[in-house]
Amino acid sequence: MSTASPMRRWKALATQHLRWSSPVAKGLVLCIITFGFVLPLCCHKLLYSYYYIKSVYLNDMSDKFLAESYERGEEAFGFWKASRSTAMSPEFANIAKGSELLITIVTARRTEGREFHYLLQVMQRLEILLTGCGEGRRCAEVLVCDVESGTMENEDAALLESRFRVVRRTTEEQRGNQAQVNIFEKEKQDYVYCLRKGWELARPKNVVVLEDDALPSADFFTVIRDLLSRRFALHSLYVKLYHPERLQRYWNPEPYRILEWVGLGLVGASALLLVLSYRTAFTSVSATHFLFFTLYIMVAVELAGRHYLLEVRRLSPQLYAVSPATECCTPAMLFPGNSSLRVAEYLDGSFCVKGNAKDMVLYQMARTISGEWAHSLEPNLVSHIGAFSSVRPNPLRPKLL
Ligand SMILES: CC(=O)N[C@H]1[C@@H](OP(=O)(O)OP(=O)(O)OC[C@H]2O[C@@H](n3ccc(=O)[nH]c3=O)[C@H](O)[C@@H]2O)O[C@H](CO)[C@H](O)[C@@H]1O
Repeated sequence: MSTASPMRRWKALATQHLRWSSPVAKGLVLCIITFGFVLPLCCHKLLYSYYYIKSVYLNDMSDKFLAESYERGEEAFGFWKASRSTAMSPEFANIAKGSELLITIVTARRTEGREFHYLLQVMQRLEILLTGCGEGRRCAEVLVCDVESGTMENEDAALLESRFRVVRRTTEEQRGNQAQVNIFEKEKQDYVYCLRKGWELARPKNVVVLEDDALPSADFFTVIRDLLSRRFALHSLYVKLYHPERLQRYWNPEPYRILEWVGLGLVGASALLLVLSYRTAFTSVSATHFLFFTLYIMVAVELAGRHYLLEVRRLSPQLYAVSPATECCTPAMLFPGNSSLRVAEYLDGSFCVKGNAKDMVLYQMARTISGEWAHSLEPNLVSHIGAFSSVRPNPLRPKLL
């Protein structure tokens, strides 16, 4: 029988495990090098990584973002002003009925951030993309829905009238909409108005509604076409085309994300072990090794930033992932079939307030109404360029995070 004290036995065990050649020590060194040196070095400038050094980079990055947006806004303003004097053809002003896709852009006049001309930036991008579907046909019909009903004109929307169809409430409709409501209820009513107006004018097969600060990506129409060809789309109330990047982490738990996370860990660990056993003298693969490498990969991708991993999916429209809808935000929404009408009806039956704006109401709807399903697309199909909100108070100096 051993006479050594428990303390001594524990020390002996610890020394044995922490010998440089032992697997525990090797694992520890690998973790220190990866998480303490390699990842911080590679990721400290990545905005959506845990290693991002906010105190050093955030102010400069935010200012750069604002400066670039301002420049794009100026350019778009010049472009649309010139288009008026050169009498650009009003090609998109006539909306064909029964088309495959209608894009409705909801816009209100901004008091703050007006000089960024968000709407004009979005329309300039659309102008380029709309003609990229080949054979001289346009990719979609377009409707600009100007919900401004104050005494001030929405000048940016007015600038687009020579090229696109711009709708506004008639004086009669405005009179019927004069009841004093909070801004979130007004925003919802405006959205409902635009959904219905789009349907009335175009009777489209599908609808995309963009908020006026949602800048479409280059593959916008290709991905939409691919999405609409997938079977799930037929049964969807809506597909969200944008979710804020800061909420894309695995640690913003959504059940499907946890599955993706574990799956990635398992695949990554298998690949790593395969390479290790092929390239080195690493021969005895045990369950502990497998568990260690699975966790290692999971922690590494989370710390580096899931957002950057999602970007790889842009390689092909088929790689874009669809999952159950997430809660926040509605800058870009696809309403397949005639679901835009159902959504308008559902929204009409609800009342929005601060903390329960139209995005939350929509999310709750899809969860509670039986037979309705809602989805989200990843990665995002638009970038949110609106540093200034038209429904919430704005900070003096907007930041990216
Ligand atoms: C990026 C992001 O997180 N955006 C969300 C945030 O918007 P934001 O706070 O970023 O506001 P925003 O200025 O982008 O406005 C959202 C939309 O509402 C429109 N508008 C504005 C004022 C008005 O009286 N009527 C009107 O229809 C405006 O033209 C735009 O299309 O919160 C909203 C809900 O409150 C939506 O969920 C937005 O998707």
